[in-house]
Amino acid sequence: MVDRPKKPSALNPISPGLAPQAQVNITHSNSRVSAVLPTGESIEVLLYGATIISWKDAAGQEKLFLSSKAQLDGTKAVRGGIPLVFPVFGTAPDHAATAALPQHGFARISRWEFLGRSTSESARTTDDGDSSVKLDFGLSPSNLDEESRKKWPYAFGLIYSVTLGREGLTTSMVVRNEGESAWEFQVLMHSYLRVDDISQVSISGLESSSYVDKLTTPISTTTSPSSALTIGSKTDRVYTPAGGPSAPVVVTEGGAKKFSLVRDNLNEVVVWNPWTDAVSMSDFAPADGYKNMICVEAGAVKGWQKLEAGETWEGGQIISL
Ligand SMILES: O=P(O)(O)OC[C@H]1O[C@H](O)[C@H](O)[C@@H](O)[C@@H]1O
Repeated sequence: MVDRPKKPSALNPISPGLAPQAQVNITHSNSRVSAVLPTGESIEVLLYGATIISWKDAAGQEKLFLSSKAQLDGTKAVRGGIPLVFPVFGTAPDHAATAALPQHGFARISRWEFLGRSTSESARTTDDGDSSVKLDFGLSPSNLDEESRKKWPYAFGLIYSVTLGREGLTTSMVVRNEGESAWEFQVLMHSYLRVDDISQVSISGLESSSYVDKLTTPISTTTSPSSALTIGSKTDRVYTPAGGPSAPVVVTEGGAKKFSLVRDNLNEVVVWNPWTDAVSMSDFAPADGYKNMICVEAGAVKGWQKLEAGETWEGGQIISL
């Protein structure tokens, strides 16, 4: 069990006479947690991977892309939503401690614990009730299968917090070294943002920035132009935005702002779209679904974050609408 700083309140505390509260429900035989604000915004989180599989605005419009062939039964990492990458981004054959782990590590393929909701940080209004709700999830070695524990035998505790607000979604991770010696990790929030038409999308905030292009042979590092990024073919890049984490990365569609992403302690932004290669992915559907998504992934994936015994690291992102 992961230690947590703030104890959760009951799922749906009854407070007669108060403004309406966010509703939190555990469904699908205790395998999913959903939350709805009184104003209608909602999220759904699979305990498998603590993967956010749906995020809707007050009008019920879905903000995340989820493949219609995504496996939601805990047999495979989810293709869509926001899977979590930890403790390795991709694979790292040259990094002995993580070399044996599967692509993107074990966080997205392990079942997390739901630690509860907390309302302490919810801003409230007197008229239409809770304006946010925070759900906490925990992962520690006791939640891993034996194979993952063997491959990465370190004492760790993760607390992943998902805060649904009226204007956006905040996801943050606390990583703690619970052991006696140092270890290293990478972490990333692999957001599949839903768009209507990728040909109308441009991404700003990545201009004049160093990026690693994972599609060149060998992989190359270069500097992006001073114009916004558009996507017209398969793309897989790891940017270190020149403006730093607090400068927003903005996804615009047809000239209108769709998403604005700011980061805390996550220095890199991965931009990924498989384009027509999506047809060769068994869990990607529809085949032209790549036109309706762009992965903009906030992470700490260049080099390694080192945690000494007892140390804690924290990072996160805010995706605003
Ligand atoms: O297919 P997955 O293991 O889910 O990975 C999907 C993608 O994740 C990231 O965006 C990486 O940069 C890509 O190289 C990878 O293809």
